[in-house]
Amino acid sequence: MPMLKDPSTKYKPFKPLNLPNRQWPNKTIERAPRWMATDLRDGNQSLPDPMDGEQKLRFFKMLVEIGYKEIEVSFPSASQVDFDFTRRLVEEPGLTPDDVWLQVLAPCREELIRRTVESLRGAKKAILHIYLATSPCFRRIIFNMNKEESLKRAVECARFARSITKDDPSMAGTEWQFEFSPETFSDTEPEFAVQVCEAVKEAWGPTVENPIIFNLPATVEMSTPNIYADQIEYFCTNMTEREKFVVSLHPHNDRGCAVAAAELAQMAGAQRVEGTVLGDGERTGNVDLMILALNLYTQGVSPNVDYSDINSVIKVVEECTKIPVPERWPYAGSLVTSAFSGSHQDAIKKGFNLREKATAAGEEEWVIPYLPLDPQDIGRTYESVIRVNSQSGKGGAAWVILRSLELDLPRALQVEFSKIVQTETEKANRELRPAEIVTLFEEAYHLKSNPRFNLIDYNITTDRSQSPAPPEPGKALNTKNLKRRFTGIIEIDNVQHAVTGVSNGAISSLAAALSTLGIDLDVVDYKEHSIGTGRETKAATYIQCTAQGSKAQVWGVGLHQDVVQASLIALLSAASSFLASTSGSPAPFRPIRSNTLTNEDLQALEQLTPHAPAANGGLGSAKVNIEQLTRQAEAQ
Ligand SMILES: CC(=O)SCCNC(=O)CCNC(=O)[C@H](O)C(C)(C)COP(=O)(O)OP(=O)(O)OC[C@H]1O[C@@H](n2cnc3c(N)ncnc32)[C@H](O)[C@@H]1OP(=O)(O)O
Ligand SMILES: CC(C)C(=O)C(=O)O
Repeated sequence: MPMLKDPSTKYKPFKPLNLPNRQWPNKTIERAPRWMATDLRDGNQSLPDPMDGEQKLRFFKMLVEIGYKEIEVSFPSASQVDFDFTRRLVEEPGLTPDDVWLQVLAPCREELIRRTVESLRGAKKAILHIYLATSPCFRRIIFNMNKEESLKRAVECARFARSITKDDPSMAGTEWQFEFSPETFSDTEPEFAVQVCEAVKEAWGPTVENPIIFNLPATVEMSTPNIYADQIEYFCTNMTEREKFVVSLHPHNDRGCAVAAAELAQMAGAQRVEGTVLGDGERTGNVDLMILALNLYTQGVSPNVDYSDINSVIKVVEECTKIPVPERWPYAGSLVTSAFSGSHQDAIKKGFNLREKATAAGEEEWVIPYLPLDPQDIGRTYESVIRVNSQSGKGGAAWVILRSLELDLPRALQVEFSKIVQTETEKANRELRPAEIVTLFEEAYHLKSNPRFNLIDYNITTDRSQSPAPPEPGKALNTKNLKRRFTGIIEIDNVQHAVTGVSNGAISSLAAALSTLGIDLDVVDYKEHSIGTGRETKAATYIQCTAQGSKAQVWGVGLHQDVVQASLIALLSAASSFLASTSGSPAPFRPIRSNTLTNEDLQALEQLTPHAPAANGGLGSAKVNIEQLTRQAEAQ
């Protein structure tokens, strides 16, 4: 049957409560509720393959480690596995910490309650939980009971439960709590829910010190969360002896609003929440306790449970339930702290940059666009915060390079590199992994392999012959105008050449030397920063050049312990990029001109550190060149 044009013939809207003086909308949640984890009962009963004893134990230990103090461990009358598991937790020393309450569930049937209580014999702290559906739909369809019969059954079971627990001297070694759930509470007439619970309260006889727990489930979520909150506020304000009962929530997620329902209902007066870690449970699941806890945490409220290692939690849950956690699941999903799109990445990257400064100034507040929670707080790293595909912008690839190589690329270089990455993501039609982006960067800027220009050795000296005349005696020396001479050996396409050049500084003197080879580069932008600290500090240099006679702009990157050498390497990297950017061969540089080396240059070259001969000739070829040049110079 297709969807109806007029669904109102088949589905009736939920009738809201008339609660004109509702107070909850003005309340806030300022502390964590009592949590009760029902993964091993409500979570387990909905699994295609329920957990065996070992899986239950593994899950139980995880819940204890996270910090849950009330754990519904089983439905002991359902199966031997559940009964035995409960006995194991009671009997095996050290399994159940002294401050953890073991909770078990039974329907309102005497023989089943008896067996359930037996499973707890000898426990230190026990919560007996019984349930009876009270809604008109369930009364009519399942039990064929009227209100009086329902109420009577609830009271009888509460009395019976009392007689075999807190009133039974043989059970005196156990500290008992009693929980009653008017199942389908959210679909029950509010006055009737109050009537049943008043009667159950009287039958159990709670005290202020040992209150009864009324668990008010949205067994099936049927309305907007504000209506559930109204129902809870109505219950809290219409029951007598408020101090003798704890109001507990048990929201299911049929409409996808269980978290909202649990939060609004806490504002309405509930003190306790039942749910499961990562939301396993009947149909669409129970409310997710992890989400509720981290929602509190990101409001600055301690949840009293610890999700510092979310990945281990996910592993245990997935392995025990055999249900994978969706990638987009709040907080826990593998994609929820990852941004792929350019503007998100840009915002996150800027956020982290500012945060670094703010942290250095002692500020701790977390304000990062698009990231409501610091991923590190739940054991995730920043590496995966930004991931790169064809939807990404310059910030994405720049982030990967920053995190992987500690290189803080200048904006214009980010733009240039992002084009390379974009081409690659479109070609691959998938996300690029950080290692692939790093390789692209290293290749594009010749950091590892095959630069056409390599700096083999060099010397930078002051060239007094081309500097302004020395000052007259008694006048201060103006060092600003001193010229620098670069003399060095540069390997070009595996052949070493001796070159020299004079200019105002180290980089420009190398540029001058390169121009003797026909590579005329003008430096238009230069940035540098250090990497690391102490003895391991390195300099990273970025140089943007234009080539004379060409509109092309190219970037070079240089890394070295020595800042000057880093700059020279960066310029040669730019020269390699320039040659790569000019289409076609042969290379556009002219052969070396013999008259570019003076006798001083040749002497300076002779003093350079000797090199081990390389496969392609090493310094040997440089020496050959020097000797050739010397002979040519003499011949001229
Ligand atoms: C919302 C919830 O999650 S409630 C918890 C649900 N969890 C489970 O059911 C898991 C464990 N359950 C079981 O193992 C079994 O259902 C048992 C052992 C409890 C009962 O088994 P059976 O006696 O075979 O009954 P069955 O499974 O068919 O359950 C239906 C019966 O329980 C009755 N029932 C349902 N809810 C309740 C209740 N809260 N109190 C008393 N009886 C109830 C039904 O009316 C029906 O009785 P009927 O056979 O007289 O018509
Ligand atoms: C037993 C009750 C609390 C229950 O699981 C539900 O109503 O969903």
